[in-house]
Amino acid sequence: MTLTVHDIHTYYGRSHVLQGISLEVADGETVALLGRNGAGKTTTMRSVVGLTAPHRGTVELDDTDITGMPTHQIARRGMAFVPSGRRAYASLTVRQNLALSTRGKDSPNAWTLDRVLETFPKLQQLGNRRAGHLSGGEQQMLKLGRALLSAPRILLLDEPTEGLSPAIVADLGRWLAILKKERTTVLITEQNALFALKYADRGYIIEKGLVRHEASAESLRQSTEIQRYLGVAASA
Ligand SMILES: Nc1ncnc2c1ncn2[C@@H]1O[C@H](COP(=O)(O)OP(=O)(O)OP(=O)(O)O)[C@@H](O)[C@H]1O
Repeated sequence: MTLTVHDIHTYYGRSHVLQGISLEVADGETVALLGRNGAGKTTTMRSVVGLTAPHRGTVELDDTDITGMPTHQIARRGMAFVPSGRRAYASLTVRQNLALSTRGKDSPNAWTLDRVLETFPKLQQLGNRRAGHLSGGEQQMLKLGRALLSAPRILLLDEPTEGLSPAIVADLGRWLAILKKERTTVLITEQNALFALKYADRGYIIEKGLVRHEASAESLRQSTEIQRYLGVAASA
């Protein structure tokens, strides 16, 4: 599945936040969307999944124009969006949350419930705990587990490391490495640029609602100019 975003302009009220973002994620690629605080990363994700419809421009999945389609219809086409922050169904248990996302037996999916529990063993231990009582890291694992069980054709991860401890970030990294090896199609936004670039094939750097640079992850990782711009330490 290829995601093609062409020249989208998105507003919050009269504030012109995205001023013509274009990007592409090809089948099997992991692409990072990077930028400073307030650059428009989350708004780009929201525009793609229909939570904040762009005023202009197009979003296409393969050859279908999905611009401004309701989010549930976009989800049905195989796009799984994992927002940042605590968004699991708080009053349901971990097990119930996962059961809700499990597709029917007929749906071909590399991620079965057993495999999700093997990958995130913590979720197994926490099976009867209500999601609202989990730590930030545990909630992140639950959201990722749910997204995988929905058999996504493309996974959109919005700042997955935000607010997480270094140990959980390392777990996330191991999991991203698995996705990359299996050539799952992923678009990931991160403030922690060097983390995302470790797993990405390519990256876009956005500033004030526009793409400023596009390059291979390797060259972005090595560019001191980019690192200085993003305000990251070379050793991160
Ligand atoms: N609901 C909203 N209403 C009005 N302005 C908003 C809203 N959400 C975001 N903005 C503004 O839009 C701009 C882009 O925000 P966005 O959240 O997309 O940035 P970001 O790159 O994801 O940054 P962060 O890492 O801080 O989330 C910012 O100036 C922000 O203040």
